[in-house]
Amino acid sequence: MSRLQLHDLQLARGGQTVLEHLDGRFQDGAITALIGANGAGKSTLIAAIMGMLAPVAGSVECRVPRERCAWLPQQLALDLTFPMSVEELIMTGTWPSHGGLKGYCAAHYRRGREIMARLGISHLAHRPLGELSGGQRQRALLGRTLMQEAELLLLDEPFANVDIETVDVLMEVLRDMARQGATIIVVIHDMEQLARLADDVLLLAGGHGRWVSPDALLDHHSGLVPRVPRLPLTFPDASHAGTA
Ligand SMILES: Nc1ncnc2c1ncn2[C@@H]1O[C@H](COP(=O)(O)OP(=O)(O)OP(=O)(O)O)[C@@H](O)[C@H]1O
Repeated sequence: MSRLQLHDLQLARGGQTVLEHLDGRFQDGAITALIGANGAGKSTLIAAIMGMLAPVAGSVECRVPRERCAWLPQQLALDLTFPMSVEELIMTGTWPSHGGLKGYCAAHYRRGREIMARLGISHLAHRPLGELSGGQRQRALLGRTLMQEAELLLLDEPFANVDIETVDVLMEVLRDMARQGATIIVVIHDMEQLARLADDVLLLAGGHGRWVSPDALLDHHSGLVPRVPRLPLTFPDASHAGTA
């Protein structure tokens, strides 16, 4: 089953083709790692999937309703000087389906508290976002997507600049979301994290994409260098990588 498919997709930035002939389906209830070197087109593909970048050719077929699609950009891209507390941020997860002007009911607040407890941030409920550590901020942002009941979740390097304990919490929550049927796409650079999390891999290189099994990628990588934790990934050419 797949609610998200790419059909001969071609994407460009600034008039230059970034990706072409991109096909395939993201599995529902699975976590797909999106990998590639800097500039390979990961953010460009995410923008297209989120409907923020029109394809030059081909199409993105997304059967998840817009209000159930969530995107967590890279931390550096976020302006968190906006005066808002952790709880307020999490509650905004209701906006895509309920609107931002209606206020919240008791059930919303109860759910918000459950989510903060799940993410270990109950004690930060009233803390302004600008006063959070990277890991605390990432927990709060993931909490917002839980509140939204996201069925398609795209995360751009969610584990960058966060502590190990937070990585564990985020991974557990993502795994739970996938178990409940969500389609999850994660931009990842770390080999160990990929091995722990990914059910499937889409490798972008040289303007093309290739679907690779995590095992094939890890075998390829372990042939290049010994397996040690927290190793940055090296990227085989997309046209020769592993098996589809
Ligand atoms: N707004 C833009 N205008 C022109 N070119 C752009 C724009 N955004 C990205 N590009 C170019 O498009 C290509 C793909 O960029 P993209 O940000 O998608 O790569 P990425 O794989 O996400 O990289 P990174 O790992 O560094 O985040 C790069 O060559 C980049 O320079």
